[in-house]
Amino acid sequence: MPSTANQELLLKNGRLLCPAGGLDEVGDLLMAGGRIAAVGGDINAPGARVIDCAGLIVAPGLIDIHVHLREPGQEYKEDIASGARAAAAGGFTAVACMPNTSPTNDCKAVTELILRRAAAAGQARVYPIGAITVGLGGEMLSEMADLRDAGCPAVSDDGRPVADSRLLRRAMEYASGLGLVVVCHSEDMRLSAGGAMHEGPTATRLGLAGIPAEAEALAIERDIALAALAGARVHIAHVSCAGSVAAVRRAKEAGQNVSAETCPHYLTLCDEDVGDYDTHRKMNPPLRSRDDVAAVRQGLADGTIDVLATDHAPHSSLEKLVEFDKALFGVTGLETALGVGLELVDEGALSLKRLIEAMSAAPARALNLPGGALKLNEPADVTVIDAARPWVVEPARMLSKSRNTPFAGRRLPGRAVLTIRDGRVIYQLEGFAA
Ligand SMILES: NC(=O)N[C@@H](CC(=O)O)C(=O)O
Ligand SMILES: [Zn+2]
Ligand SMILES: [Zn+2]
Repeated sequence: MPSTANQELLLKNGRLLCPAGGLDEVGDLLMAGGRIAAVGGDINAPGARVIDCAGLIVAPGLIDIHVHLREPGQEYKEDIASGARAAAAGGFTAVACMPNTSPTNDCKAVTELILRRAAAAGQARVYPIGAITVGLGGEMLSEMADLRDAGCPAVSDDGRPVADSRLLRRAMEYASGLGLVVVCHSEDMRLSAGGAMHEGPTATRLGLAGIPAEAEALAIERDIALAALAGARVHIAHVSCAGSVAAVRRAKEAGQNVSAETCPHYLTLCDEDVGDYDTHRKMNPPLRSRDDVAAVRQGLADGTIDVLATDHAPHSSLEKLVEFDKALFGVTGLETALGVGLELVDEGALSLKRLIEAMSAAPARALNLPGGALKLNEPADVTVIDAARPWVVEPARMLSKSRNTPFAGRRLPGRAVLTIRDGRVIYQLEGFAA
């Protein structure tokens, strides 16, 4: 039975897991009027729709602060509705989308269009990230005050760095004054130029030009130094290597207000997994060495890397089923991230609590977004997870318009079975009896 925001929803006997609120106990959760009406203990609510959550995890709605929804301009890869639906299927109740669309989200009109489409879709919430520079051109600053007023929580030129350090410093100063977080795609474009995968023995064997890890780590050092100079709050996108983890760690130890994210593929795949020129394993930054994977895992586990984000970057087969060095960079992630995270938990690389935190409270904190906790009277964004419901990733069955997942054929240990936004079910797994 489809539920409406008006109907009360009662989740019975789930494991209520809210790292932000220090909550981890078996009990009930009641949603009414789109808000969380009661948390914990044995709740009785006559007339409410009751869902048995025994054996399941009831977590704050997951938040993905790094996705590419491709609308406006590249709707053949993804659009806001399909992306927001794929997000809900992955357990996400909110996503933040990058501005590298066509036209770029560098002005109020585009931000408003995104918000309108997202509202019409009624799936996961969508927070548009505005551009730092006009058209991502790296030359002229966007109207950040307009972008903020229109609803952007952050700015980024993701897809490329702001190469001009003086301009980036100015951008950070403006953003800081406006309360906008600057999300850095940190890359030394001179050092990475021409590269198709991580620089190392595998690239040599495949005869592909390499991207050294230093192209990322050095750029992160610069971005962190500029943020200190500007007194700005920055978030480092897609950390993939040991040197980057070390740079973020040093900044945090020095007391700097910086956050960072990594993605499921950097935690579970390495450059060797490019195998025989598999373009579904081509993304920027690239899959790194085994040692880098270990360092990134450690960084996420100990909190140096705050957030697990997907960098969901859909591309069509036209752009992927081509020679490796001609293929576009990017892989999808919304529908597999939680499952891959649960795999890391099963392996002992991460606690379940830390995984949920890295996918809810931490991303909310990084971009100053609401949500991320099971809190009384707050909007009822909740994800119900079955950590022991194995499934095999089948690209053809995904809700995203694109099929470029690096995890095709992988058996994952669990998934979201129910995604609830504003007290309304936006996704229910087929076969999950509720
Ligand atoms: N990560 C990628 O490989 N690609 C992203 C751009 C980006 O995140 O830098 C894309 O927009 O396709
Ligand atoms: Zn990027
Ligand atoms: Zn990206």
